[in-house]
Amino acid sequence: YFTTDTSQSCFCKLKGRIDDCSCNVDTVDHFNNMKIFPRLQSLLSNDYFRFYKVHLKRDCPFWTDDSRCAMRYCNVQACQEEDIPPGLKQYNHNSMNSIFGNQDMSLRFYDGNEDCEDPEADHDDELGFINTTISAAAYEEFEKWQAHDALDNFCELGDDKDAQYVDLLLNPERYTGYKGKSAHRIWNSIYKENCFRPENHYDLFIQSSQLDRMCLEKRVFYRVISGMHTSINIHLCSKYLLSDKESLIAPNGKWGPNLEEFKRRFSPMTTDNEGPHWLRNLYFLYLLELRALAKAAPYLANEEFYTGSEENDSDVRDAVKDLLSVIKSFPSHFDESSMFTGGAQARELKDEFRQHFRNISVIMDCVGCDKCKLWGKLQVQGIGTALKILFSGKFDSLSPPGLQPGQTAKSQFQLQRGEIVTLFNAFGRLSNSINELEKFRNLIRE
Ligand SMILES: Cc1cc2nc3c(=O)[nH]c(=O)nc-3n(C[C@H](O)[C@H](O)[C@H](O)COP(=O)(O)OP(=O)(O)OC[C@H]3O[C@@H](n4cnc5c(N)ncnc54)[C@H](O)[C@@H]3O)c2cc1C
Repeated sequence: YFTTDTSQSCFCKLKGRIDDCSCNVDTVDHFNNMKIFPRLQSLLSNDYFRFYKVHLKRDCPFWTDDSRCAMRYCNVQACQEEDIPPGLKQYNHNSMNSIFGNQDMSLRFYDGNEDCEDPEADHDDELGFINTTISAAAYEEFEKWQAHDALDNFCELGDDKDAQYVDLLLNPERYTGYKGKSAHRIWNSIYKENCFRPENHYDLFIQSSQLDRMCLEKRVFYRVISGMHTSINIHLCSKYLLSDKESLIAPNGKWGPNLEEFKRRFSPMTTDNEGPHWLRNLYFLYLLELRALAKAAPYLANEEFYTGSEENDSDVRDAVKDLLSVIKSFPSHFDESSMFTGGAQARELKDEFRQHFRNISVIMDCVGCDKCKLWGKLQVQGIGTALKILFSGKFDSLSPPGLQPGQTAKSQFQLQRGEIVTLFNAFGRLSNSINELEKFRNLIRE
């Protein structure tokens, strides 16, 4: 079915200039695989980045939750209390308690932590915390602050008192078996109801040949979503369950690349010629996030990356500065300055863009597989942070000489911890995808 020639074609159209950008695929391949990927791999294994606070139990506001995926590969393993750095515990005493108390059966089963068995104690702790330390008047103030901050956000951050910490290294993004109606309902709803569409375009999924009928901003929106979709699907192909179904209940299956699955998803023959365009959108999203990191670099260079261990935090600060200087050296960054220009109409478009993206962040609560939801939320939040950096205007004056010597970025405004964690990890996903593509290229050549 796939001769060598046709299978090569996943890649043969993946050459030349990346749409709506000024650089080439192979420039990005080389830059990522040689310079960015190894640095990020090491950086993201640090405590600051590996513990992600996320609310996985929020109700889906659009339809009733359907297939809570029963496969163990869909479950998210919560982390053990002793693994969490002291600095995070101090900051989040209240939510730490809720992690160990509010787990559903599946999490408890894998966790084996005695603390999980005593939800009542946690419940009391939580009530006590709220009643004794924060007055109703203060809460009203917080709501005002939150509403103010939320104006700039491209994601619904929501109320995270029930959020839990998840150790990302314990929960790699990989094949979960999430597919069929439930997964399609999410993608359909994203593309059909929450992406911009060319006028009179009635097909469910947007063809790349139709994209030029939309303005740059709307194309960008589509490429961002499609790039994330590509990255998710590359991950499931590169960490596919290779052992047979019986081992689904064994503790460790055998995981690795599945070339046939990759070809099915990205070859022009099986995707009505769209596969290579979807791969290009991955590169587009990579460039967009790369630019966001470059733009926020003066701010990020002043970030504390606090976990409570001065030695580790200082190593992380050095590693971040090193990564940022490499990012800065990239010769042809994405140029966001041509977007949203032109007065009232542009402002309206930006509002619409933001609203669409926020809807997509809410749709993530409807994903019927916990591990997919975990990584889906992380990536959407990371992209939302990148969009905020690029388009909220708050970071425009950051590039030197915007920041005076001795003036810390913090004195201007703050990115929340979750935004920084997701920004870097989302970029890490894309970097990993581009690196995995290289491996598939080599497998095809073999
Ligand atoms: C948020 C989210 C996270 C997920 N995470 C995981 C995971 O971690 N592990 C896992 O195994 N599965 C995951 N899935 C499921 C996975 O993405 C697929 O939906 C599933 O494998 C079924 O694939 P499919 O071949 O039916 O096509 P799908 O990937 O479901 O795509 C549906 C349709 O969208 C179009 N399409 C496909 N790719 C693109 C693209 N890049 N750009 C534009 N259009 C496209 C095609 O027309 C395709 O038929 C996740 C799904 C969602 C919604």
